[in-house]
Amino acid sequence: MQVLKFGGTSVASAENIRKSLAIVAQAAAQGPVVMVVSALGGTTDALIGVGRAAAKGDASYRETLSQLAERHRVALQELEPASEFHAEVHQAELAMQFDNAAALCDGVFALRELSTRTLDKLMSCGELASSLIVATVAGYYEMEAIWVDARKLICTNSRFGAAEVDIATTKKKTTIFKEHHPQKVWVVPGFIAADAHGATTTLGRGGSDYTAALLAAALDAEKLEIWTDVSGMMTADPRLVRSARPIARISYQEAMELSHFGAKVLYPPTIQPVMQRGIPLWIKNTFAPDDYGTLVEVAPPRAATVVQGISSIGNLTLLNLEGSGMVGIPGFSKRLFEALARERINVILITQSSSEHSICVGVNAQDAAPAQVAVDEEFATEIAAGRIEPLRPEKDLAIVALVGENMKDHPGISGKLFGALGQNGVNIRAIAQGASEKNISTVIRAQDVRKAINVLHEAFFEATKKQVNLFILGPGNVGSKLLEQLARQQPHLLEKLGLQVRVVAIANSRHCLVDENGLDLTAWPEELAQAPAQTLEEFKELIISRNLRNSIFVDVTANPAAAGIYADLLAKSVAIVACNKVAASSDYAHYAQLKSLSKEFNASYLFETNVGAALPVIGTLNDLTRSGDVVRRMEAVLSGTLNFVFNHYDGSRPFAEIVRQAQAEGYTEPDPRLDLSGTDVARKILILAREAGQVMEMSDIEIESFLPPACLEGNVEAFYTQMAAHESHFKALYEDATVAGKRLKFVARYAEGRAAVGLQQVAPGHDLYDLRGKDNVVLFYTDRYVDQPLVVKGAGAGAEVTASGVFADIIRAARL
Ligand SMILES: NC(=O)C1=CN([C@@H]2O[C@H](COP(=O)(O)OP(=O)(O)OC[C@H]3O[C@@H](n4cnc5c(N)ncnc54)[C@H](O)[C@@H]3O)[C@@H](O)[C@H]2O)C=CC1
Ligand SMILES: N[C@@H](CC=O)C(=O)O
Repeated sequence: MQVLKFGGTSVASAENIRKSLAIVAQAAAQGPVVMVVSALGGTTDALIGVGRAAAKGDASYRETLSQLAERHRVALQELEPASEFHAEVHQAELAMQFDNAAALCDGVFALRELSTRTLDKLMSCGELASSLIVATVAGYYEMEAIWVDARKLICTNSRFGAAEVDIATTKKKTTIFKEHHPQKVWVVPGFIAADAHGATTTLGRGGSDYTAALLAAALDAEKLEIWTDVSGMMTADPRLVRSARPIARISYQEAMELSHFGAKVLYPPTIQPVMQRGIPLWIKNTFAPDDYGTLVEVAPPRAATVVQGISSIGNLTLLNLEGSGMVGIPGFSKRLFEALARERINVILITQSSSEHSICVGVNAQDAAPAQVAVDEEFATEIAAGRIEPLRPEKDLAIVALVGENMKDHPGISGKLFGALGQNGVNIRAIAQGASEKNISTVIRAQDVRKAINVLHEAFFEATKKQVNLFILGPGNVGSKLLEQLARQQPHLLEKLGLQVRVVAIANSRHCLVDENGLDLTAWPEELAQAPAQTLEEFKELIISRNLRNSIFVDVTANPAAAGIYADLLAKSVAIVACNKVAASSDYAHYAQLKSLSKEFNASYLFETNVGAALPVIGTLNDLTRSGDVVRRMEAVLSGTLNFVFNHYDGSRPFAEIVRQAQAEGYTEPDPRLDLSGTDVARKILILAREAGQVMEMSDIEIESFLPPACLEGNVEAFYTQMAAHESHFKALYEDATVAGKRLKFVARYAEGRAAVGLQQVAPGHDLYDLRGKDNVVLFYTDRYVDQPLVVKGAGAGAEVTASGVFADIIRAARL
């Protein structure tokens, strides 16, 4: 005997019923089949709605019922044309189900009362109608089929709404029925049963799976197949995790854990009856019958992954019973659970700290209010005496659980779980793990569920892939190059580093372009110009509210306001990658706050390009200090612009023209006065000194400007005009140096807590003398590099190299 159950979607339309019957016909060729069917998709909800409307005195139930009747009539007519011999009789039998439902609802309408008993009877109409259609049509598939009323086989108590099954009587009735009904195919309505008095009961929502499992157990079936609209039990809810995949083989216990925690393909009580008898349970897809599906069995082969699946259950409230009066006194938990049990409140999760100071239980949100009343009443005396606190409910929570038998005795699973969630700013409110180690449950905020499940799915199932979500602000010179590089490198990043880097948003000071699935990086300039307007504050809110895993804010502006949003983002575990130097050179307190937020919330704050563009200057300095070295002195040329200008200026072309060239080639700051005034170099040496461990402010850096003061009065155009007017000043600087056989370099120096920047004549043979083009150089003198400095040298400015430095920081942040 084989038992095949078809869910609501598998029988939702005439076409789907045909597909289901084709599957049954194939199975029937192998041996007898019990075909259990759910109601046509959506019918049960509609019937509940109808009953409730009638109870409220809303006469619209009549119209809804006649629409339901019509939907069923049309389905039967499509499957069995009116010209067929018994078609009229079959349609009349079907119509009778809805006439009965209408009569029931009329009664409910008159009395304005809908009892659970009446509702069970009303809901049964859905499965009765669907099974009648299927049984009628089965004959056309050359199957010897009969319709079997489940109420004659499955016996329950009289707890209407969710009756408990009398397994022994069910087995007896089913066995006897089988002796008298040798037909090859039984078509049985799922979900419904009857009590000892013959009154219709139901087995709980999703109960058709349970009907099938009960019959499989009663008939000692060789297998149970649950036919649904997905190809098996998945590693995670596919609506939340795109890369979720079916689990090929799984144990009964694992399937039970997963189904309890939201894997909706299986109604949790289904597993018990088949597990007891070791009957293999398949979950298969009616719409892709050749897919393997999931086989639930006693001893599946050891899975390749330690975790079999990740599940979640929403709508959770935590109830925290807390107080010093509980410590060491037996009986508190007993009283707590008894108080909840009296109200028939199901406890989903329990945790107790070893200090015995608090017990925390998770319940369905709708049970929270009655639970609070019941528990506060139970402990009224202790609460009045101040020995325990009144019950504290915490709402809007969810459970996310890892499930897998291989987790047992496998160290590091919880560590990985906590690490992955922590890195993404998902706070864990409570944890539960039984000694069986098959399930590790975490309670988190409901709004973090999607992110949490995706993060965990990546951590446990996609060792080869990690999704990274970028929010890019300020696609100017550097930003546009960065986007070009990202577009080019995306396939390489996925293949070589397992990083799926997606640009989710690009914003400039006017518009913001967003696509949560990743923007098309070839069309962004045109699309951004058309995109809606957005403020910086809104951009920050967008990043926070999207709550995507591995989010990185990339600041490629020079804007102080942009630097002002880092702290809020870090506090939400959003990593920051910035070539904008404003934050790292702002007040020391702000710089230190960002560093500490980065540590506290496990989110990178990286700004390697702040000094020397893509040169590994900050990284080298960090390596030195982290390994215990002490930086005593630094000497450096840190301005690509000034090095370019003094390397090219020989009096043959005006000084201002060469500065313009440096700007055109993308070496200067958006405001070139920052470079020429020495301010940009001062920011850089300040950042290096801070990274070396010094507490310094910008005002501590001595800036010796070589510009005539008039050049810094007015706007950028006035700056160029004034430089042209002071050409003789620049020429004199050049000639003085040349006469002395030296070169002009704008040098930054740091020693023993003091720093200064200024123009110097550098003699041949000096480490700073031979510095070409827009190059930078940094000499580190440390306790380990005493006489010969550690030297970092190379191109120190330019959009392309800076973008590649930002890119490298993104990869660093992503791989953390
Ligand atoms: N060019 C270089 O060699 C290097 C540059 N950097 C830094 O890179 C940053 C960017 O430089 P560039 O790309 O040359 O400048 P840019 O002026 O070409 O680009 C900056 C972009 O930011 C946008 N922006 C400004 N304020 C904004 C706001 N509030 N919201 C959104 N967008 C805003 C601007 O519209 C512009 O598109 C600067 O902070 C600079 O210090 C760092 C190292 C080297
Ligand atoms: N304007 C800067 C570029 C990067 O910081 C420079 O010229 O060095």
